Amino acid sequence: MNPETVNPTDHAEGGDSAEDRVRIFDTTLRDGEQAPGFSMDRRAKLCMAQALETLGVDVLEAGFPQASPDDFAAVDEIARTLRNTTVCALARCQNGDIDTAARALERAHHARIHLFLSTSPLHREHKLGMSKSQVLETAVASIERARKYSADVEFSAEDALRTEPDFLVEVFSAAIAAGATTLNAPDTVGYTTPAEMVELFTYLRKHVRDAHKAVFSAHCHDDLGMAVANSLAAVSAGARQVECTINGIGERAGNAALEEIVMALKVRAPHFGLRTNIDTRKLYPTSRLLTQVTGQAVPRNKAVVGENAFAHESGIHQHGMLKHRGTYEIMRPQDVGIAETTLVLGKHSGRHALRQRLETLGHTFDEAAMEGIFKRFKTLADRKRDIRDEDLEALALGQDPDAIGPWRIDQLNTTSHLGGSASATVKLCHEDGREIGEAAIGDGPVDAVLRAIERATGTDMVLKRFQVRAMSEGGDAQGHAQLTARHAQRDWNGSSVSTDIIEATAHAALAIVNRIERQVSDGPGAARTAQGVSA
Ligand SMILES: CC(=O)SCCNC(=O)CCNC(=O)[C@H](O)C(C)(C)COP(=O)(O)OP(=O)(O)OC[C@H]1O[C@@H](n2cnc3c(N)ncnc32)[C@H](O)[C@@H]1OP(=O)(O)O
Ligand SMILES: CC(C)C(=O)C(=O)O
Ligand SMILES: [Mg+2]
Repeated sequence: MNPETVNPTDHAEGGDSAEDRVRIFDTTLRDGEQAPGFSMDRRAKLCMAQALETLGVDVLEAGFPQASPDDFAAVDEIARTLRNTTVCALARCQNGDIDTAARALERAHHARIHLFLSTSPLHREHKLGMSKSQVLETAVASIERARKYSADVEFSAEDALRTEPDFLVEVFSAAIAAGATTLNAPDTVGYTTPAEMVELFTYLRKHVRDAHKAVFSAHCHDDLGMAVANSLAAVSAGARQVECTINGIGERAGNAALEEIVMALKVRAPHFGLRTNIDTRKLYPTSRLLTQVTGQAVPRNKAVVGENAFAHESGIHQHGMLKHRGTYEIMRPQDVGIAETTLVLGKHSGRHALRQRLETLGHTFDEAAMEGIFKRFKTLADRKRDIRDEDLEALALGQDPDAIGPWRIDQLNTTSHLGGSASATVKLCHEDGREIGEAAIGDGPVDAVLRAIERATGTDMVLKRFQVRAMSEGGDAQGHAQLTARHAQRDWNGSSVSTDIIEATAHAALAIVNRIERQVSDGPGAARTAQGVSA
């Protein structure tokens, strides 16, 4: 670390005017990781840190080195690895914390020490047992100590939004005089409204002594669902750094979601007149990576990166989208790294989207035939949540998509050995009267069952995707098995539900075999029949 560097946060800024750029301070690996269920080990943190640097975050808060040896090692490793992003470590206003943070950042290319101390009456009295003057003195002494290690020091007045504004001005003025280069006013408990945010940041920028020497920052929590709105309000009142996390993870209800802030600034650029350094096409991949390393999925309806963010099921919207995508989308999926908009077929869909999908699958119908298919489609969609391409093909070919057979399972046994292979035996019955028993061994019981079914039915399948999801909690939870397998140069899907996940997997695999067999026996002829009614 170099304590002499001037304006270290802006090391990558070149000739840019700081005025129209909002710095993105990512705290996924500190505040995000702090929440129950989101702990990340060193490897996961390093992997995320590299993705965040590629995303283009300006500052990356890598951890709280005093918290644990692993957190220290993670900050150290990230600091050594990242080249362009400023790596930041959190520290209480205590000498031990500051020295530890500085040690963890020793090998950073660009380093920031982030100090925090509560300033609100509630925290002063009940948590810290400190008077106003003790808070002031402690903050100043700590900033001065941190400045000996780094020219880039951020000071956060914890619970700033519940602090007396004149005291906050006093603390921030003293913090600038002591050498702090970024001043953060966190809404630690997510209590504030956007209007209050504007009021406070305007007040601070007007009254803090030498305010121009520091960057003002917002750090908002989502307890009342206003973290993003509050961050944007702060920015509109002059904050030029926002602290946020991927997918909005963080303490309690989380922090402001990075992807939402960045896309709001981009999509509404004429309104805000501000920009960030983020490569927005990396937002979705980074969000996905986080869900993988933490095992915590985002809700389908999550803004920007949720599965439904660019998916449309309702007929009226699908019709609008087919005419002009601007009717129901305010940003392009590609701009956030999602391949394309999807028109999901379900019980809310209409004829336009159904016809379009069928045409993509190679089936063209005249109006009268389409009416019949549409009726059957609606009946099916009332029963089934996911309508897949195979279901549509079955409808197009005049088959019953829910038909079972020709194969069914009569017997199924599996055995597995700890650390060894597994074996499966199946007995399958065909509607033509055949009864076939087969056995196979595999890497695990699922693999063994799939091999046994392949042998018994004589159908080659290359497994491409296998997912088992619990549909409820507890020992008797239903498992939903979903398989995708490759056969004859196309993908086939099968799914099934059972309290026994091996059984669910076997039924899902057999559903694929049955679909393939039905398609082969009815396929070309039926396809011709279906095409035959087209205009
Ligand atoms: C708003 C935020 O997100 S703040 C960051 C919160 N993150 C974390 O707490 C995660 C990491 N924390 C930890 O691993 C542990 O809390 C540690 C290692 C830092 C400290 O552990 P312990 O020494 O056992 O203290 P403990 O956590 O029980 O209590 C906090 C202590 O820090 C003090 N403290 C709290 N904030 C500050 C601060 N900003 N500056 C100085 N002291 C502080 C408290 O008064 C209390 O002091 P005491 O031990 O003298 O009573
Ligand atoms: C450490 C500070 C910035 C914090 O996380 C908060 O106040 O929410
Ligand atoms: Mg926080």
